[in-house]
Amino acid sequence: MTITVFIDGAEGTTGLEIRDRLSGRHDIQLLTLDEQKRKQVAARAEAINASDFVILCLPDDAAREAVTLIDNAHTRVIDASTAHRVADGWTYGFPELEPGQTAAVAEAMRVSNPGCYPTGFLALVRPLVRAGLVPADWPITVNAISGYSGGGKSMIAEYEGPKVQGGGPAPAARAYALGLAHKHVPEMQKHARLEHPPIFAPTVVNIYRGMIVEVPLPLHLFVRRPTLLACETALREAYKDSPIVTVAPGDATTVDIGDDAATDRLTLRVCGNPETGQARLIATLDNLGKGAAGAAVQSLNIMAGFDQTAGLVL
Ligand SMILES: NC(=O)C1=CN([C@@H]2O[C@H](COP(=O)(O)OP(=O)(O)OC[C@H]3O[C@@H](n4cnc5c(N)ncnc54)[C@H](OP(=O)(O)O)[C@@H]3O)[C@@H](O)[C@H]2O)C=CC1
Ligand SMILES: CC(=O)N[C@@H](CCC(=O)OP(=O)(O)O)C(=O)O
Repeated sequence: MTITVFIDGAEGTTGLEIRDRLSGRHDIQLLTLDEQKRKQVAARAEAINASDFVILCLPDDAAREAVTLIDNAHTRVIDASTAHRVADGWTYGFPELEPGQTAAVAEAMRVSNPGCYPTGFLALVRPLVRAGLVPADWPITVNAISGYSGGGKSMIAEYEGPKVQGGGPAPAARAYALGLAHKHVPEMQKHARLEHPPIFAPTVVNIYRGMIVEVPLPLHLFVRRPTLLACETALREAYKDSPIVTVAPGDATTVDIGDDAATDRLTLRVCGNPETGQARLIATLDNLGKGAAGAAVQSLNIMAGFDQTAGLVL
């Protein structure tokens, strides 16, 4: 079977990564628009409605607009933007997150790709909340580091352009979202099923791609006093069938932001001190891999009935 796929926003950072993963596949026919037409509403509408699948790699407002252009009952959507991640009528495109989620994605007409930071956060936290090891009302903190391609073309230009904000070199690391209202917080809270929004402290660093997402937890203060081993066992059980999400031993001495860069893998670790019961849950991934393009291609594969890892870099 061959499916037709249109990437709306194909010349952007995420769009190009998806095209790389799909080009050369015999089961996929890619519809493309030339440079003059790629932002014209009429041309995009025609391509969207001629496709079995459209993958939206657009700013949020343009993604919302693209959905309104669909005037048929067959075009299925995967939206890489933030626009629909907590919206009714959309399926969260994180097949490993809940039992039955792969089947839900397979059936869905509208799938919202998870955000890059939430992918690491939710993979670490959701199975532990579901198992009752982490209380749903705990005030959780998430610290994270991302490569600058996470900010798309404009941030890439800022970091790679000749001058950065008036002339200095790009900063090695820049803490941001200091007002604690980052756009990813609602999906973290909703899909982890937490009672309170997590405190999210992201930092962008001067490398192109890769992420470390970390959740520190005082397990010794929780009612059930779970051990590090109990948390690691719960994560291993949750992802035991996944070819993409793996749980690595927690006795690493260091974790590198490049560990899973340029791949579609997601690696989880439960590190910490078993004597004190203090844990550092750590995820590594590529913001453009499992954090964006890899996740979109995985959902496309599942929706189309293909092997979920087709075209992925693992
Ligand atoms: N970068 C990342 O790591 C991740 C990004 N995302 C999400 O994916 C989406 C795309 O992000 P990213 O690829 O980084 O962004 P980019 O800015 O790199 O790319 C966006 C693309 O959309 C095009 N575009 C903008 N408006 C329109 C429009 N009205 N019609 C058609 N095309 C349009 C832009 O055109 P032009 O080239 O002319 O600017 C550009 O090519 C965003 O919603 C982002 O939040 C999700 C996860 C990770
Ligand atoms: C470094 C950087 O700026 N990252 C982006 C998030 C990138 C991303 O994946 O966000 P979406 O999936 O929601 O597009 C940010 O913090 O806004």
